[in-house]
Amino acid sequence: MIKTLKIEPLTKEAFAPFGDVIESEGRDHFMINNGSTQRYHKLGEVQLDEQGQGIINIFRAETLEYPLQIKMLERHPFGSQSFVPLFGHDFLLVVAPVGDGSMNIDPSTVRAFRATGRQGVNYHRGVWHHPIMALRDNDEFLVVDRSGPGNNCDEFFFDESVQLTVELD
Ligand SMILES: NC(=O)N[C@@H](O)C(=O)O
Ligand code: NI
Repeated sequence: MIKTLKIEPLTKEAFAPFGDVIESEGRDHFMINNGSTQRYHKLGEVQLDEQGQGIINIFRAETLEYPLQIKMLERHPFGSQSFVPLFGHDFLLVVAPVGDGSMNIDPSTVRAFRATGRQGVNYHRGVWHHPIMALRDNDEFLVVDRSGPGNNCDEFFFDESVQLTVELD
């Protein structure tokens, strides 16, 4: 399969098969702190296995070279992983559904999204995704994911006959 992935705008609905969109725009909230603060409650859930611990990290990422060939995707079987941009820059996502749980990805299910700098994502457990795709050098992301025993990062490399490309406008 040779395909240039269409980069879709990130919306709650479109991203639902892969996880949550963390944003305030257009989302419900309620007032707290004596009316001084709007709480956008439970935009996503931290998913963990019984032995896992939720941890908070910062990823400082370099941009990748585009057009980019998507040679691999990874997944975290024991927990979710969220990325929230700290500097307000757009970033890209390439994902594929959990599938049947096997170490295999149907390349026709791979999708690309562009997040605005005011959107974050929370990949659900086992959702295939490309490592962070920053669009600005040394961009930083707040990352909430799982620490604990076991290998929590499976990598799947596409066959050489599969050429999935992401290119910027
Ligand atoms: N390996 C690691 O911590 N980073 C990846 O999980 C990623 O999604 O960027
Ligand atoms: Ni990851």
